[in-house]
Amino acid sequence: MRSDDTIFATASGYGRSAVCLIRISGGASRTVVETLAGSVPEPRRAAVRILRDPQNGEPLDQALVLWMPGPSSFTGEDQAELHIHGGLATRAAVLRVLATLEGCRPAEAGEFTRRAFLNGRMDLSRVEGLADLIDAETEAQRRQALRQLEGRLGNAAEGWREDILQALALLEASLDFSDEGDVPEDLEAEILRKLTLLAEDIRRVLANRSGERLREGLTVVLAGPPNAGKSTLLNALAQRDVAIVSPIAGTTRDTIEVHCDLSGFPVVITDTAGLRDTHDLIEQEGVSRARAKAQDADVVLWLVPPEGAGTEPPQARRLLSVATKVDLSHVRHNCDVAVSAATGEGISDLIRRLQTEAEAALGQGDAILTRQRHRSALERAQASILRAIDMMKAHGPLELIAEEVRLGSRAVGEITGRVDVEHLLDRLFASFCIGK
Ligand SMILES: Nc1nc2c(ncn2[C@@H]2O[C@H](COP(=O)(O)OP(=O)(O)OP(=O)(O)O)[C@@H](O)[C@H]2O)c(=O)[nH]1
Ligand SMILES: [K+]
Ligand SMILES: [Mg+2]
Repeated sequence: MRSDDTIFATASGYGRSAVCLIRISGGASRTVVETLAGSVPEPRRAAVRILRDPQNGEPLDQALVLWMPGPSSFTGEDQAELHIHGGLATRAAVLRVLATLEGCRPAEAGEFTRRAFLNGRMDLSRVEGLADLIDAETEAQRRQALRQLEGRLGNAAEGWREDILQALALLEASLDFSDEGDVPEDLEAEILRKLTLLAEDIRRVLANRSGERLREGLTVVLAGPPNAGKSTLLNALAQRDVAIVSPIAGTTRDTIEVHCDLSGFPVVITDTAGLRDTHDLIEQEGVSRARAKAQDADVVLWLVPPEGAGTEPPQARRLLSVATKVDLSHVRHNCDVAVSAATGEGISDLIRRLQTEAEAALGQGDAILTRQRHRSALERAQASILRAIDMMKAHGPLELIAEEVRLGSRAVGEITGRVDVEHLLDRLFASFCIGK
């Protein structure tokens, strides 16, 4: 892979469609447009052109052509877009001809965005925001990703770095004073004040874990004795026939996961094997998987049928008890919610409960940190700043304090990719689709 190649890819997904968008980026973009379309439109003005195969002059398609010279393009390079008809043969023909052109090759996954990053058009936090925006499946995820793309995290990280550098400048001034004798007390107090405010700000941001959880979704596990109605309830919540339902106890063995959108919140609901002692080896495995899933879940729905659970609920962080089959009996066993999947009674009440849980755990998309990567960088920055504060209070050596503060600034710089992050890049961009 060469970074000075001109790359191209469809950016509008696979399969036939009305229009297919082909993106082109790199030094040969202008020549490519000239070769295929005969002439280059005005910058950033869409123009209709016949695209031709330069080998034989045969028309390939009628297209809308855009010419976007660098450096103010998405990638920072010269870029062009061909909006062609989305038929499979048309697309194949244009892509085939593009590949024959000098210096042109198909793009790799994430290569357009990688170039945008390398050319300073986007910092790493915005790149991640863009990846999340493409993956967003619910309203809250979309909101969070867009905020990150717009620079919410990037600006915060730049602000922290700015504060750290100011403290560092004051520390260096103190070092000069200390050569001459004593460091003025008010200078020391000012450094300490700055670092303390910063540490408090970072502590507050780290305390909010909803951003990371919103990307994954709230995990909800359906647990209960066999025949409690777990699979039936899963189908009702998913509004699809995903799990096998039968009057035979022990029907479900494998865990079954369904991704749902509950009023804009992503929720992953898992159906599990009924909990009971059994001699069936496969069912035993199902039961132990059910317990493990319940332990990891944000919320366990503990389903209690009219005849009672007959066993203790599994270990769980949060447990909501749900009386099932209330169309058959009025016994509710003091449960939090009562439902009948058969008549639909109580289902909307249960959904409301889950929404409340999701909102509490995932927030509204306003968290600043959205990935473990951000958290671990910021935690390292925090640790350095706290060590620096402790040393200041103990009147420790200024050189060591300055070194800690420098480490803190490096750690914060990782969030936006200001410092060496080469090892992160391959993994991050590989998660993008081709054409992004
Ligand atoms: N009347 C009535 N029957 C229900 C209701 N929910 C489930 N059932 C019936 O109860 C039986 C067991 O339902 P399942 O959903 O398979 O129960 P399960 O908890 O998944 O069972 P296992 O997978 O075997 O652990 C089936 O015959 C369902 O039709 C309900 O709300 N009302
Ligand atoms: K069953
Ligand atoms: Mg089942």
